[in-house]
Amino acid sequence: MSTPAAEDTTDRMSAEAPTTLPSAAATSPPADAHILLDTVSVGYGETVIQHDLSFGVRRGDVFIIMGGSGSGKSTLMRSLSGLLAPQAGRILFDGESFWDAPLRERTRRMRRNGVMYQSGALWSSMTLEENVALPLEQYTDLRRSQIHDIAVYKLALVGLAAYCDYYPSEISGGMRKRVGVARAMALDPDILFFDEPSAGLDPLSARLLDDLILELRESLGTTMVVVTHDLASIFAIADDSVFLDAATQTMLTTGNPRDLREHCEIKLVRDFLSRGGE
Ligand SMILES: Nc1ncnc2c1ncn2[C@@H]1O[C@H](COP(=O)(O)OP(=O)(O)OP(=O)(O)O)[C@@H](O)[C@H]1O
Repeated sequence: MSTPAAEDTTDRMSAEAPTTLPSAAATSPPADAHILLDTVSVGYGETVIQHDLSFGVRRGDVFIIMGGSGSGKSTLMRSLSGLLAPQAGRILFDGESFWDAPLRERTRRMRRNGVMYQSGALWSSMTLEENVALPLEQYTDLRRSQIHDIAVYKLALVGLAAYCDYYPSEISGGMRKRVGVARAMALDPDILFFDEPSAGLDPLSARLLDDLILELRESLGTTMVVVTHDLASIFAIADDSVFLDAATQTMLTTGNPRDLREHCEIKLVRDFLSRGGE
């Protein structure tokens, strides 16, 4: 991945930005948003990757961050999950501005965020149960027996109760992703972030992971924020979404992807959602 120089970014923005930005500006975020972005810019150092992001994520929704390659989806997810400070604007959780809060408050809040990374990011020398137990050992004072019970329960939630003593190398890629989900849920997060959950999976395993995301949302009511460009996933799981554009470096629209595919006034968004004749 290459990093555009700051001065190039400014030129490109002024050269390519449309005179009016379509529906994004007109859409007002829900007042009861679980996560609310208020004119947020994200990027690295002086380099702006996305600017003027204003939208809300409703509690309990599966919310998709979509857009072309390099548009800044993962960068935005890093800022939402508390790993990368935004360059401008505010990110509010339940009405409280995360990045304006003292460090101790931010740390507390971050424990309420579960993150499932692309690879699953499991420790190969630990069993599945030990992998899921790790955040509990690090962040809680629970007794060993309690940690064991919770880890087994989380593995059961993702359909892997029978595999507690297996090592990551002994299970399939799809199962490893499920363990990644179980570990992300270890501390009972109220928001789960998924970075390209279906990357590297065959279509059947990808659909099983989609089903798992929906089951967990149903049973636990967890808000899910998912970075993906897998169209089948997007249509299967999304309640709502934001579309990031690499050329203008800002959001073009928000909404339910099925509605956007049929009714969005922006051709780029309709085309993105109609790839492959889906
Ligand atoms: N750590 C970093 N430091 C500097 N620039 C970065 C860093 N990570 C990503 N970038 C740049 O930020 C831009 C957006 O990258 P990002 O990975 O957020 O996009 P993306 O939409 O998730 O892409 P993809 O769909 O290809 O994964 C790219 O130009 C990339 O080179």
